[in-house]
Amino acid sequence: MVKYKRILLKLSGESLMGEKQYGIDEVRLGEYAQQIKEIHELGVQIGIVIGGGNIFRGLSGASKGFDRVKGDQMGMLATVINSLALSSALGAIGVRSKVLTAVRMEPIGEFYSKWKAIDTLEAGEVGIFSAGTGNPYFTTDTGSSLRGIEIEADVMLKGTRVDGIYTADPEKDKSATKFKEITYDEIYTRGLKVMDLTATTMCKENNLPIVVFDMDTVGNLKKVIEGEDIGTYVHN
Ligand SMILES: Nc1ncnc2c1ncn2[C@@H]1O[C@H](COP(=O)(O)OP(=O)(O)OP(=O)(O)O)[C@@H](O)[C@H]1O
Ligand SMILES: O=c1ccn([C@@H]2O[C@H](COP(=O)(O)O)[C@@H](O)[C@H]2O)c(=O)[nH]1
Repeated sequence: MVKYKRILLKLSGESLMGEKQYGIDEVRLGEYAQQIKEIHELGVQIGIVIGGGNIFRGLSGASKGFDRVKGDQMGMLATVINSLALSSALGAIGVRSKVLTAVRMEPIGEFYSKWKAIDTLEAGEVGIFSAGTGNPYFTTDTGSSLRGIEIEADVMLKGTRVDGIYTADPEKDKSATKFKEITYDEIYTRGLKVMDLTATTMCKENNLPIVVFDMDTVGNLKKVIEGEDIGTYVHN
């Protein structure tokens, strides 16, 4: 039995580096594809947004003297590269997928629309929604919340390298403790930084629950889909 029939899965670009310092680790990419295949076989409709932090982030570019808007455009293109890599890895194990882009760039991907996205999912293909929102000054977390709301997903799954939301960043504060569940409002009041606030607000205002979980442990995605209590559940 699956708990969620249609999901928006956010994958971290940074996690795609695996043990590397930059770019795409083929082992990690293959593991992600395999985990996606597992839930695809359960009949789950899967939309995916993948970050670009393993290649380029506009904000860090700006701190090195890049124009912010051009840097953000470079970041959005980085997400397209990751999306193509994931689509290729899925194809290699027999899962059909379609890359849609928020910025026109046929034939690399078809231009995104809500209806094309839903048609893709209903046809049994995995939809990979790339180039974020298509606009600078946003992140792929916000792109995920936007796409999740548009495709009327049951949940947004933020698959990351930490296993949930903590009282403080667990990579910096070893005494931090994990929430099993938390409200959007508590994320604001406690100033938690696991996701950007624009994304959190969009999910709150449109009642899209979020599960933050560790995607880097193989098998976890299926556990979340089957309703196992791992990660942190965010709700109103
Ligand atoms: N309170 C908190 N609870 C959990 N994680 C937190 C918290 N505060 C900060 N973090 C950090 O949030 C980060 C989330 O990781 P993730 O790789 O998904 O970020 P991202 O910026 O969305 O990735 P990318 O841009 O590469 O897609 C982790 O590095 C984690 O250490
Ligand atoms: O809507 C968007 C989404 C992303 N960007 C730029 O891309 C990079 C990579 O995305 P991450 O979410 O950080 O992984 C981001 O830093 C932005 O520079 C964007 O401009 N608009």
